[in-house]
Amino acid sequence: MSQRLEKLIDQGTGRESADIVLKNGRFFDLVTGELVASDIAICGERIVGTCGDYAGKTEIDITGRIVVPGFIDTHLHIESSLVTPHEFDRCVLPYGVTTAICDPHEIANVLGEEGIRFFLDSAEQTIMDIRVQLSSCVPATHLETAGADLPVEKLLPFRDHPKVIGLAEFMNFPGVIHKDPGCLAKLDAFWDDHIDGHAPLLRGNDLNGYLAAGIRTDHECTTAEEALEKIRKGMHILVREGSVSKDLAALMPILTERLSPFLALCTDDRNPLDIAEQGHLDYMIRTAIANGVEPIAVYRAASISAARAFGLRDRGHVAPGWRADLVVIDSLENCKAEMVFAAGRRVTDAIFATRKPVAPVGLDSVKARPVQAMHFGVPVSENETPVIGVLPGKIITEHRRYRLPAAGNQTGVDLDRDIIKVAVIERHGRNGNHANGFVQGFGLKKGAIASTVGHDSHNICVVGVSEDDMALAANRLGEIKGGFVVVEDGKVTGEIALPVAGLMSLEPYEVVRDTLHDLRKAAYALGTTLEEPFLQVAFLPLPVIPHLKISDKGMVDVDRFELI
Ligand SMILES: Nc1ncnc2[nH]cnc12
Ligand SMILES: [Mn+2]
Repeated sequence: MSQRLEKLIDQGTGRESADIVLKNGRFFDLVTGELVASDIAICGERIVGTCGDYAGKTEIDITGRIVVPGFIDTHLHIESSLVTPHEFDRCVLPYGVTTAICDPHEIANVLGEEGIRFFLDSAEQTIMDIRVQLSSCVPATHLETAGADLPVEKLLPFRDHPKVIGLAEFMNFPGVIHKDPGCLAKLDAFWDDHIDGHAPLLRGNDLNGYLAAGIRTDHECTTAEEALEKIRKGMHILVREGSVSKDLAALMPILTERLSPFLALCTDDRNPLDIAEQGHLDYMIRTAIANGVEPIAVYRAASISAARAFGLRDRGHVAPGWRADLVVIDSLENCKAEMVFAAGRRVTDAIFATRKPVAPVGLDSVKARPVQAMHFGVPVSENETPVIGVLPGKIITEHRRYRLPAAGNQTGVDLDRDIIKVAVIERHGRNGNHANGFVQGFGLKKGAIASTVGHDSHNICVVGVSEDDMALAANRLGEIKGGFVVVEDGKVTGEIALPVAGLMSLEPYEVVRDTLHDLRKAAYALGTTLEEPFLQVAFLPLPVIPHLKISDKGMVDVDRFELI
C-alpha cells in the first residue's frame, strides 16, 4: 500500500517523472473560475500535479486546449440508449462522460434481479465508471403488470456492491405520500443511503412529505419555478436533456454560479441517433453557454456538483489527489472532447478491447400471444372519451376529453383532430391483458408504430390509425423478440430488433444509430410530426408521469392515481 503512496508523492513532488503529463495546456479551475496555464501530471488513476512544470514518461502536447473534469451523467437508463452497457460505454465515454449513474429499472421490470446483476457485472468491466442504483419501484405502480416484482428484500443483497449508490428514482410519489407499506419498507431500509427522487409537478406540503422521507434529488422538473421550490427545499436538481424529455431550455434560468452547487446534468433516456447528431452532456454544456449560461455554472453542474450530490468524493476537480477523469476540449464554449482520460487511462478504441464481455440476458422476453384487428376495437360510448394529449419533447401528457365518431358499433379514430388509437398488450406471459385507448398529437395519417419498450413495465405499446396495421406491428414484435416496428398499409416498413429483454440490441451502437435513422424515416412517412416518435410511444404507459396514461390494465388518471 505504501509503495503506491510513495509513487504518487514522488511524482507529485516532481522527484520522479510522472506516468503521463499533459503539456502546454490550460485547465478550468471550477473553484475560482480561472483558466490556469499549467502542466497536468498523472500517476496511475490520480492527478498528482498542477500549476507547475512536470516531466513525464509520456508527454502529450495539448497546446491551445483546455482541460476540464470528466462529465457525470447523474440519472439515466442505459437501456434507453437501446444498446448494452458495453456498447453504451464505447458510444458515450468519448464525449467526455466518465461517470454515469444509472437506474436499471427498465431491465429490472422485465427480468427482476437477473437484470440488475447483468448491469452490475457489466459495470465492473466498462471503462466509464458506471454506477448502478437499486430500482426502487418495480413495478412502478399497482396500476400495471410488470415482468417482475422487486420488494425490499430482493434489493438488500445488492446494497453493499461497490458499484451501487443507494436507491434509484422513487417514482411512486403517491405511494410515499399515502404511506404504501412496500414504499415505506424500502425508504426505511435505505434510511442511511442515497435515495433518488422522481416528483414531476409535486409541490407544497405533498412535496415536503415526500422530502421528509429522505429523498434528495429530482430530474423531473419541467419549469424553473418548480425547480426553484425544490432547490429551496434542499433537493439537488438534475437538469435533463434526453431524446424526449428536453428540460434544459426551461431550466436555464436556474443554471447560475450561485445555484450551481445544487445542480447536476442528466439525460435520463437518450438514444444513439441523438447522441451522434447532437452529442451527450457536451451538447447540454455548449447549448447552455450559447444561451448565456456562465461556463463555471454548467461545468460545475457537469462535474464537481454532481460528484458531491452522489457522494463521489474522489472526482470533479482538476487538482492533485483527485481522480484523473479529464476531458481535453477545444474551448469552453464549443466543448468538443478531443481527448478523454478515464481514471488516468487515455480513451482509445484499443482500451475498449481490454474489457471482458458479459453474456446477454432476457433473449426470449416477449411472451405475448398473437393479436387480431378485432382486439383493438373500442365500443361506442355516449360519454366523452378520455384522450391522451401528447406534447412534443415532453413525457407529461394532457388529460383531454372528446366525443369521438362512431364507426358501426365501434368508436373510430378522428384524423381531422389527429386522434388515433393506442393499445397496451401485456407481454410477460402473466395475464394476457390488452387495453385500448385514444391518443392525440402523433400526427399519424396511416399505419402503426409498435414497441416493446413501454416505460416502465415494458409491455407492448402500439399506436395506429388502422387496427390491421396495429395487429401486424404488434405481432411482428414477437417474431423479432422485441424492438420497434413501423407498419404502413399492411407492410412492415421499418424495424429494429431489441432482443435483450425487448429493450436493447446486440448490435454495435453504430448499427443501432443507422437503423434508427431509417426507422425514423419510416415513421415520418406515416405523417408523424414528432421528432422522436418511438420514445413518445414508449412513454404512453408510464403511470408515474402526469396526467393521463394507458397501461395493460386500462386508462390511468395519474393525478387521481387510478384506472378510469
Ligand atoms: N425511463 C423512465 N422511467 C421513469 N421515469 C422517467 N422519466 C423519464 N424517463 C423515465
Ligand atoms: Mn424519472
